Amino acid sequence: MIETLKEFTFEAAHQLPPFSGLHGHSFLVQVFMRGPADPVFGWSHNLYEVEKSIEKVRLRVDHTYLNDIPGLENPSLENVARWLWDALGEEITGLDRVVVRRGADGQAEGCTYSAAEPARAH
Ligand SMILES: Nc1nc2c(c(=O)[nH]1)N=C([C@H](O)[C@H](O)COP(=O)(O)OP(=O)(O)OP(=O)(O)O)CN2
Ligand SMILES: [Zn+2]
Repeated sequence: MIETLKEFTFEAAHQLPPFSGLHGHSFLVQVFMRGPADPVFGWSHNLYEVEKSIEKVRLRVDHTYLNDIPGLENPSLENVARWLWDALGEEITGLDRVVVRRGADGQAEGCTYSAAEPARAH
């Protein structure tokens, strides 16, 4: 079994009343996938294919107001992670977990969303 990682970033605005008013973040997302190793290349996921899948999802949130996106009316870190999990899971076989971070190194905050059950197998 191999675990593969791909990161991406997106910029977005949100608010979370009553805790925070309108403001923006640079989000860092780490996507972890697991699967059996290809006998020739040794990988579980071809990153060329993964990048295409991730870009489709990234474009749905980049430079948006997250509260306007169906399912993200309350865009806490946790709800963003779950939304990304659902969207990425439609595209990527063997999705294992999604980590979402915001804030500078040393001050970042974030969360991890993973399946309650073993990784999806399409
Ligand atoms: N577990 C979580 N707790 C809280 C969250 C969350 O997403 N997950 N969010 C909030 C509020 O949005 C809170 O006001 C955080 O605001 P935000 O600007 O997003 O983050 P910071 O307060 O750290 O602001 P900086 O701009 O990064 O200084 C509360 N709890
Ligand atoms: Zn915020």
